[in-house]
Amino acid sequence: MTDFTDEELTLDPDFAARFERDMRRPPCQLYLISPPDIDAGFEDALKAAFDGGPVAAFQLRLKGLDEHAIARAAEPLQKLCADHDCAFIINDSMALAKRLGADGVHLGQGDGDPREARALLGPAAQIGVTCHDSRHLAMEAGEAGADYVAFGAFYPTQTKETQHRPDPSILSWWTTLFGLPCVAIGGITAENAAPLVRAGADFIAVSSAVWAHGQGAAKAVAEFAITLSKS
Ligand SMILES: Cc1ncc(COP(=O)(O)OP(=O)(O)O)c(N)n1
Ligand SMILES: Cc1nc(C(=O)O)sc1CCOP(=O)(O)O
Ligand SMILES: [Mg+2]
Repeated sequence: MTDFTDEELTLDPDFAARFERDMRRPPCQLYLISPPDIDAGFEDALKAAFDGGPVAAFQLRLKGLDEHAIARAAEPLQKLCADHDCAFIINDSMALAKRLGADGVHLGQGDGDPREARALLGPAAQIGVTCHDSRHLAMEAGEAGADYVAFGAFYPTQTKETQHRPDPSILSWWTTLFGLPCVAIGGITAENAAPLVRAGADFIAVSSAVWAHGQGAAKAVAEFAITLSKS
């Protein structure tokens, strides 16, 4: 029988912690964010995205439109999401999420209190909160009853002006200590997502890498599916 040294028989503590965490958490999933403005063709792009592979959640994030216009745009997209077993999340407005019967709302730090959203939307609603690069904001969001916390922007992005650049280790810290899911966002592509998945992201939130992919949204989602399964 082979003799192993003590060193060879000792499990790398980082590996052990990661293994233990990964056994407790489902695999990382894809969370799509809409482009900031859309046209009539967007419904086909979303259909294509669903054809490409699994999409756990879709956030309607239309900036600069009033709530009536967003509600009109939402209707076919919400139905498409329901048909594909994909959570339909409204950005910014708990009132609009309520009006549409959305599956949830994403709140930035200036978009309202998660407790108020919970009271308005009920226990089944998915309430997400932007936490930038802040452990403190994430713990506050968890205490306020959020269903997920979002960290970002991990990479440079043209989609939104951002002031924060967390290190991926914030995802490992969070997932080691807390059961609440965490989302990684900001400039994520199928090529740069792996370190965030390995660090513990429960969801990768993506906009331009899918909608502006040169070969279309189906190909983009298929590439993410490969990255997520391999990381
Ligand atoms: C999943 C997810 N994470 C972060 C954000 C950003 O929210 P916020 O800081 O409120 O900025 P806007 O998106 O409203 O410009 C998000 N929308 N989704
Ligand atoms: C909506 C949003 N929020 C961010 C944050 O850091 O909170 S970054 C971002 C943009 C995400 O789009 P893309 O995948 O195109 O970079
Ligand atoms: Mg917001």
